[in-house]
Amino acid sequence: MTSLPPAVAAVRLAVREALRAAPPGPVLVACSGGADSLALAAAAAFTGPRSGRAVGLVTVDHGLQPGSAARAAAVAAWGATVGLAPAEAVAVRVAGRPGGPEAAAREARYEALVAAAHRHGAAAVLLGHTRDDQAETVLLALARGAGPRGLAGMPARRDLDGVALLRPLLAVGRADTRAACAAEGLSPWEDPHNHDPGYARARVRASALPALVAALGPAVVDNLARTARMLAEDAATLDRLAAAALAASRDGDGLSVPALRDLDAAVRTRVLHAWCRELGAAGAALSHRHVAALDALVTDWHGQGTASLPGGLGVARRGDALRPAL
Ligand SMILES: Nc1ncnc2c1ncn2[C@@H]1O[C@H](COP(=O)(O)OP(=O)(O)OP(=O)(O)O)[C@@H](O)[C@H]1O
Repeated sequence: MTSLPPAVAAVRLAVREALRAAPPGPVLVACSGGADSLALAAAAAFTGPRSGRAVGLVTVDHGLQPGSAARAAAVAAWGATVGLAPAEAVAVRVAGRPGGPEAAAREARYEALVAAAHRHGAAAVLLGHTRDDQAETVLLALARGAGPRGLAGMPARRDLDGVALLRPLLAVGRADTRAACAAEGLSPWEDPHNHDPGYARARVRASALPALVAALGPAVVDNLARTARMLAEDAATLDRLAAAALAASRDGDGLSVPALRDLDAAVRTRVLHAWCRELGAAGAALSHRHVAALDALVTDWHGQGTASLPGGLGVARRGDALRPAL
């Protein structure tokens, strides 16, 4: 009997653990046909039935490259041959959405994945992000000066419209997903965007991370991913403290300045951030500078005017409270 290649075993083990922790019911694998999600889908096809789970596959055709529909159909057809059911290709329309093409494609993709989960009664969707993707995310976050939430990288679980988005492979290296595909005779599709130097992530993947590994050793990738895990726990704790402090600071439609002043800066800035989101400021546009201007209304008050927020919103100090300035 030939023994199981270690990469295949590593991917299967990670998937088995994720399925054990997943909400009950069928799950879907989001498969682009790339090495990561192909190895993930193959492992789920093997592990699902042994874990008492129905597992299906969804592949999204963004319609952005010639031949994408045929490729999506081929991925779905492969899924059916390995016993994934349903195994479907879903076409989405990316044009006409706000933001850059990458963000628009991502938004359309997640909408389609969640809709597929609702359609098939699946409580969870598995995504193929690996430890290398996580390390790249942390490096990109460091480079833009992100706080702990950004440095926490991608969460192993995020709930979107009642569907758990799970990332079972965050502790598995990309070399393993490639080796697993090779060992199982699978031919992954190479997304040209992954090598397009127009994308910051592609440049990190091609140059920045390899340079760090060359200078500091291969443990760098694992270490960056570990930093993300540790910060995810810290950020979750701070978010919980901030939620309680926000509730305790409320004063009508505003926030009480004396209550805010008593908070530690790390909690206060999170309270202000969460309140800005509540007022309608879009998360992507809300920066450190916006929150710092609100914070100054509390900690460095000298009669300054309204602090402006994205989307034409504003906050002003009125006596001992911060109020939305309409
Ligand atoms: N077109 C798609 N259809 C279905 N799922 C997708 C699609 N594109 C990405 N995904 C899901 O999102 C994950 C991350 O995709 P992304 O393109 O960011 O990374 P990647 O490293 O290129 O992954 P992969 O090698 O699996 O394509 C994929 O592993 C997959 O689970």
